[in-house]
Amino acid sequence: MKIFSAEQLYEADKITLEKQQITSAELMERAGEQVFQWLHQRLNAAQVPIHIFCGIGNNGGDGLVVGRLLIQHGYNVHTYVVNCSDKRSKNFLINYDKIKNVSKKWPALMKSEADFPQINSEDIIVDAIFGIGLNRCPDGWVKKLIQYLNESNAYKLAIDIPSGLYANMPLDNAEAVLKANFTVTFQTPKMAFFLPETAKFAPNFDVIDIGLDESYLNSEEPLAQIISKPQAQKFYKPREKFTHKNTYGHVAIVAGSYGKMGAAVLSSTAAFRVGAGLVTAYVPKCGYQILQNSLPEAMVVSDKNETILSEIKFDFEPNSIAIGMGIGKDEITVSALKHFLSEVKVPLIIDADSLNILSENKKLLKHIPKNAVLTPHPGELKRLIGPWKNDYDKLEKTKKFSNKHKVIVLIKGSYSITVYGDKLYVNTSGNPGMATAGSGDALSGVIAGLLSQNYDPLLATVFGVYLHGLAGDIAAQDLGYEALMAGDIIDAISQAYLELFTKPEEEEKGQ
Ligand SMILES: NC(=O)C1=CN([C@@H]2O[C@H](COP(=O)(O)OP(=O)(O)OC[C@H]3O[C@@H](n4cnc5c(N)ncnc54)[C@H](OP(=O)(O)O)[C@@H]3O)[C@@H](O)[C@H]2O)[C@@H](O)CC1
Ligand SMILES: [K+]
Repeated sequence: MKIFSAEQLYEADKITLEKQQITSAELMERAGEQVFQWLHQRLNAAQVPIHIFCGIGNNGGDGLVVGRLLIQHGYNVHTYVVNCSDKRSKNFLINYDKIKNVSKKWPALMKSEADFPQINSEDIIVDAIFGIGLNRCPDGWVKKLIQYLNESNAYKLAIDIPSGLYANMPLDNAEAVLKANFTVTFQTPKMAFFLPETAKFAPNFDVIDIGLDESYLNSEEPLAQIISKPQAQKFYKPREKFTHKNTYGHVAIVAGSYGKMGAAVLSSTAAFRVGAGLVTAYVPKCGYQILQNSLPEAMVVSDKNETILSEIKFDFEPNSIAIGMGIGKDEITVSALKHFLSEVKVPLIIDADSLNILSENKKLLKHIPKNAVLTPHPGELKRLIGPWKNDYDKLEKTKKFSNKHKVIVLIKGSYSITVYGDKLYVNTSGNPGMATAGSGDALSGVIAGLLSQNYDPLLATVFGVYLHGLAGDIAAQDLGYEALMAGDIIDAISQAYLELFTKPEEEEKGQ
C-alpha cells in the first residue's frame, strides 16, 4: 500500500470522475456508503445515539451521506452542521437536501458554543467536520467544539482524517485536533497517521478503497510505501535445497564492552535466528568466555584490550558486519572505528555507540561505505542530522543526509521509517512492548543476518524491521507488553517467518 498526498488525492478524484464517467456526488455516495457499512457491521442496528458533526465541505458531505443511510436503516441519528462558513460545497448541498427526504428532523445548525449538544459516554461521535481540505488551524468556537468532543468519553469515529489534522503537513496546534478512536480513511492512509507528533490522533484506522483511478495512482510517486505482510511476503527469499552454511553467509558482530556484553550476545543470536550461516562475534577480551558460554553456535574473536575495542580487524572475510552495539565511545574505540571505516568494503550496519561516535566526529561520515545501513533512534538521529522543526522537517533532513552520504537510514520508532534517498518505507509491525533494552541490538543482528544471505541493503532493512516487529508482536501475544524482553523477540523470529506464510492474513497494526 502507498501513501499519497492530499494534492495527489484531489488529482486522483478528478481523473476518476473523467475516466469512470461519474459525478463527484456519486463518488461521495460510494465513499459514504462504505463508511455506513463499516458502522452497520459493527453496530448491528443497536439503538445507540450517533452524533454526526458535518462541516460545510465535502467531508461534511460524506457525513451527511452516512447520516442518511443510518437513518434509512433505523439508527438513532443526530446530525449537526458545523456552520463555520457560508461557502458550502456543491456536494454538501446535494446531500443536505437528500437527508431531508429521509427525516423530518433537519440537521441542527451550529453557530456557537451555545449549540453544543449533550453527549453521553455511551454515545458515538462521527467526525465529519474537516477532511483533507483543512487549510488553516481551527479556531474560535469550532476549536472549542473539537475540544468539547475530545473531552467526551464517547467513541469517536473520524471520516477520512481526524478534524484539525493535515494529511501531509505539520500540526498547527495539538489542542485543535480531534482525538479519534478510529479513522475510516479513503483510498490511502494519510502520512500524518504514521508520524510521532500526529499519529496519536489516528491510533487505529481502516483504509476504504473508493475506487480512485488505479492507473493514475500507479503512475504517481507516493509520499511513502507502507510495509505490511503482503510486501514482506514478496521480500522473502526461499532457501534452496542443495545449499550449505556458506551459502547463507558469515556475519561479523562487532559489539560489546565491559558490562555491555549482552549487546553482542543478542545481536549474534538474532543474526543466527534470521538465517545467517556463520556468525563471529568480535568483542573485547572480557567477552570471550561470555560469548562462548551463552552462544556456542557462534565463533568468537577477541580484541587484545580487556574491556573495550581497540582494533577492528578480521582474519576472515565476513559477508556483512554490524558494528556499534554496546561498544562505548572511548578514544581508543573511536580511532579503531575510524580505521575500520576507511577500509571496510562489505555490507555494513552502523548502530548505537558507533552512530554517536559518527555524530561527534562528523569527518568520519565521508568514510562510510555506500549503502551502509544506519539505525538511529530519534535521539541518535538528532545528534547525527541536527534538530528538526517537526516530523516532516525531520524526514526532509534525513533524506538529505541519506542522499549526501549514500546511506540507508532507519528511523526507529513506533512506525519505523526507512529512508533511502528520497524514498520512504513505513513499517507497520511492532508494539510498545518492544521499547526495551536490547531490542535494537536484536534488530541490528536481524539486518546483518539478512545481508549475509544476500538480501540487498534496502531489502534487508525493510524486511528486517518488519520481521523484527512481527516477532515482537508474536512474543507480546503470550507475554504482554510489559514483560517482553529483547530475548523474547529473538526467540519469536522463527514464528515470525512461519507466520508470514502459514497463517491467514490478520488485521495488522493500525489497519
Ligand atoms: N479525495 C477524494 O477523492 C474524495 C474526497 N472525499 C471527501 O472530501 C474531503 C475533502 O473535501 P473538501 O475539499 O471539500 O475539504 P473539507 O476537508 O471538507 O474542508 C474544506 C472546507 O472547510 C473549510 N475550512 C478549512 N479549514 C478550515 C478551518 N480551519 N476553519 C474553518 N473552515 C475551514 C473550507 O472553507 P474555506 O477555506 O473556503 O473558508 C472548506 O469549505 C475528503 O477529506 C473526503 O472526506 C470524498 O467525498 C470522496 C472522494
Ligand atoms: K473528519
